[in-house]
Amino acid sequence: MTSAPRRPLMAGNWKMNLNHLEANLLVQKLAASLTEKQLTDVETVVLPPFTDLRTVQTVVEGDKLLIGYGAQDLSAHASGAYTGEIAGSMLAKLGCTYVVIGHSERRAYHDEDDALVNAKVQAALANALTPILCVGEGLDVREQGGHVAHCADQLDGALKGLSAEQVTKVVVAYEPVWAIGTGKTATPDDAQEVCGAVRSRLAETFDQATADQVRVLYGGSVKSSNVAAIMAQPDVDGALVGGASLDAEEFAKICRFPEHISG
Ligand SMILES: O=C(CO)COP(=O)(O)O
Repeated sequence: MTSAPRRPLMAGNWKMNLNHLEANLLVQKLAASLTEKQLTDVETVVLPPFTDLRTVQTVVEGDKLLIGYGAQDLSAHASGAYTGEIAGSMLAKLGCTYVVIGHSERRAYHDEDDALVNAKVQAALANALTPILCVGEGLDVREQGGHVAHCADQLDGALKGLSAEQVTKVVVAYEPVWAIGTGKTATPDDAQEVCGAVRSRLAETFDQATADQVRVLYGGSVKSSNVAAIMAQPDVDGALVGGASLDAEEFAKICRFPEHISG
């Protein structure tokens, strides 16, 4: 049995940029730059700061935009005395469908380890949110040739205890730390090597049918000028875009990548 083709996913991680007024404008501009067919062919998602989510919900629902949205993090806890944290149920109530988990910036600046990432993946799934689980190696690991093993370890840690059925609901993003915000993109072959290895690991740990359903994204200095070559790789199903997603026209161009491929 062959599984259905994986729908490409372009997700814009705004990081700590854009207030709610700017968010409103960007989402409207983005929607106006893409046709219904383009938004159907390529799933288009924005990941704004928490404080923008209610505004994004209002514009998306009010104008019936075919744009998804989600958060950049969530709490591992369901509710309670966790000052400053945001629960998955709160995100779901705002219409979020995605949540980034284990981004390298959270691992580096907030000491998030694989156990916490695993707990957050479980919290997301418990609230019917699709985790965009980030894995990726730093430059030192890459230079020593340990990138595939490093990403496989992060994947194992993050998915511990999950059933194959739960894993089909996860999106994995390979984001080499050395390519984030540096303008230094991984080559399409580099991206394929790790995205392919992620899929193989999923097949080993779960089964091939599960691995074939999981979307694997590449992230790290993706732009409209390099997206087509990266998307041409067999195991790359989309991109997690940082800086370039802050410009509506540039992000729309990235989402229109099939046009660049067909010329
Ligand atoms: O971290 C990223 C997306 O999550 C990538 O950021 P850049 O696209 O700015 O390199």
